[in-house]
Amino acid sequence: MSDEKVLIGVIGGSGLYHLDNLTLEKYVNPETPWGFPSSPIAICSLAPSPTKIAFLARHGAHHTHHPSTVPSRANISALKSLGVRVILAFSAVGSLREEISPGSFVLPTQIIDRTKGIRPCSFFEDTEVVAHASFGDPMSLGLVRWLEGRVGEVLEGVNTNREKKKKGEGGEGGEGEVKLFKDKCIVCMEGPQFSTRAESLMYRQWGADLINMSVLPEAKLAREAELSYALIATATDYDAWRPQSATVTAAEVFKTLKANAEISRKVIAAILEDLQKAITKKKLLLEEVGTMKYSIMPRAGELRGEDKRKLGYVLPEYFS
Ligand SMILES: CSC[C@H]1O[C@H](OP(=O)(O)O)[C@H](O)[C@@H]1O
Ligand SMILES: Nc1ncnc2[nH]cnc12
Repeated sequence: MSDEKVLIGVIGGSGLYHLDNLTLEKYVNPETPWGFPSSPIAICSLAPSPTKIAFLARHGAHHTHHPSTVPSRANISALKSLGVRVILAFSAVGSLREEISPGSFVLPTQIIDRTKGIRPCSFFEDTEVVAHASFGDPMSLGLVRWLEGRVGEVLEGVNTNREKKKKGEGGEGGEGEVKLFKDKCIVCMEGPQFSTRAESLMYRQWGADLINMSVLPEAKLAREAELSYALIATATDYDAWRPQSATVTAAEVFKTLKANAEISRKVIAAILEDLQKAITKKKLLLEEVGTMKYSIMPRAGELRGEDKRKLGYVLPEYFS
């Protein structure tokens, strides 16, 4: 356990590999029972405020981790070992709906799992402790509701600036309105190849609105670790469902990544202080704390030393 207590963790997805709008205090790289995280974790602040956040790049600082082999257990447990209680996870996603145009921000509340069982998805795997976490609401809804207002305000500011620029009144970069969508459903697919047209159409029929390759098992592991977790999705493409359009390519995704990452950095900087206050003062966002108590199956007999060591790292509340 590090003695550095940082309450807010940010996971950057494709295109978001650093937060250079914040002040870098130091890097830490904790070794967990599940290995090292995807990247060293940057402890950053918005000087002169003392509030710190822990940032890690999901695919590594140089995008070297495939979506199917991201070390999510190391990532989530390493963040928790630093004191993190709330995770904001950013992700580049495909849009399955016409109105969610590339460049839009989305706060999904539901997930459909289309991963193929090849990703370790529980801290309890390979132990003799059995647990069944509740996952009906896979995002932390209190956190999502809190974010809706705050992210909306930041996007309004971005849009005002874009309007000004358009009218030649100063302002800054980017084109078009950045929209915010709420209460959407995201499919998490295996990859690394993108979906076929048939799959993309099927997901729409299932009621899904977005697609990525990363929200699982990350969100499941955050739940097991009793951390509040919300995905801030940024749309980059229309996947493969539009009959008259070419299907998504990585090159198309890259086109919007840079602009999306810029706005994501603005969002983080703008909400940091209020989020810290909400966590410390109102405890509003710590809805997951205590939930594993009723998820771990009662057991008789001694806990194996290795299980105690592993589970004690991520859930010291129950296994120390
Ligand atoms: C670069 S396109 C596919 C890739 O992008 C997304 O990554 P992330 O969620 O980390 O932003 C998607 O999930 C895939 O891993
Ligand atoms: N169309 C898509 N499918 C899966 N993951 C994505 N990430 C960004 N666009 C995507």
